[in-house]
Amino acid sequence: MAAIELSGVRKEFADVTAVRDLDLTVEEGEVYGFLGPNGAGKSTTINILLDFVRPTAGEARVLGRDAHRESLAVRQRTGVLPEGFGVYDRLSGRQHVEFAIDSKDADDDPDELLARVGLAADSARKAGGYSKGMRQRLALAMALVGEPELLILDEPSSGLDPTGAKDMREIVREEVDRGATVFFSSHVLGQVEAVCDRVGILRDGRLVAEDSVEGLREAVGDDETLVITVGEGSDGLAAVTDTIRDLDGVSAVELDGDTLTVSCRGDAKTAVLSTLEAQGVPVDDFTTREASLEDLFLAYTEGDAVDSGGSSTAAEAQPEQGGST
Ligand SMILES: Nc1ncnc2c1ncn2[C@@H]1O[C@H](COP(=O)(O)OP(=O)(O)OP(=O)(O)O)[C@@H](O)[C@H]1O
Repeated sequence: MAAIELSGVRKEFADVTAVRDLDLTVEEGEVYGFLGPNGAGKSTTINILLDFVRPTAGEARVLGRDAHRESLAVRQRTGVLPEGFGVYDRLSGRQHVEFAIDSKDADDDPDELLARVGLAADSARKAGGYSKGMRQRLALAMALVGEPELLILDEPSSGLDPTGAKDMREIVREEVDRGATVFFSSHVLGQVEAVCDRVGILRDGRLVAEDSVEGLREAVGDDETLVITVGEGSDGLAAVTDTIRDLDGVSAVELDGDTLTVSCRGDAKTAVLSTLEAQGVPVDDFTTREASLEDLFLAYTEGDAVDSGGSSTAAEAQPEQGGST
């Protein structure tokens, strides 16, 4: 049984299509990183899983149950860290966790959970006085209540300092070792890279790439990134960009003002520069660096991503007209 199964899920709001015909499967025991820039549709997808939002079309199943018709059963077995978790100012951290334990009819020890997230010393304080990172830790403690089969964490690292983010990753690992599945959304690749088995990249409501972190790394391959600053009078740069994209060894090209960022094999760099020259585009400056996963992520989420030609199962990356902003 898959922990999460979305088939053909689409969500249209009045003025925007937030999720477009999304097919996605997360296996039991997996840590799945759900990545995408702001507005990609991550929270909407999570809200569909939890039946806070009804899809316009398609089917969502969570832990083998229909996300809408059997939502109570789903929520009972799922721990959720919602984006922008709001605390009850006058309740202590401990009272928050006790509340979560009561709601789930669980028998966890609140102090143990608070200690796990590093809030033991602050458990009696009113949560209204908690810092952003402490609130996030508290939300995680509440999500862990009842040993859920599935943990859905929406931007769990937001507001956490590096130690907090590391603690959170350790807890995710412990939960997976216990047998849980973790669905982890973020707009920062670095936060999921260390902990996820598989990553799906969402852009404009569509999955544009899905692979293991290892597979994505292989897809990056030995590519290098060439950052070129072009000079004044570079009209027709968009057309030249297309020519460069078609060159052998070039995997992605992004144009931003007078800066052209090209991901390519090391031996394709000369061809890129000479193509610019041949087309009358003056090169003011250029630098090269080895490509990172971050570059790949940016190419998929910001630039004109193309299939990198590696082992990544990159899907079609062309956004529809009139997509979300
Ligand atoms: N209730 C709503 N009414 C109208 N539009 C909405 C609603 N909820 C989400 N949207 C729109 O749907 C799109 C996807 O939003 P969503 O919050 O799912 O993205 P996200 O990937 O979670 O972004 P972020 O990283 O910023 O949280 C956006 O264009 C957003 O404005």
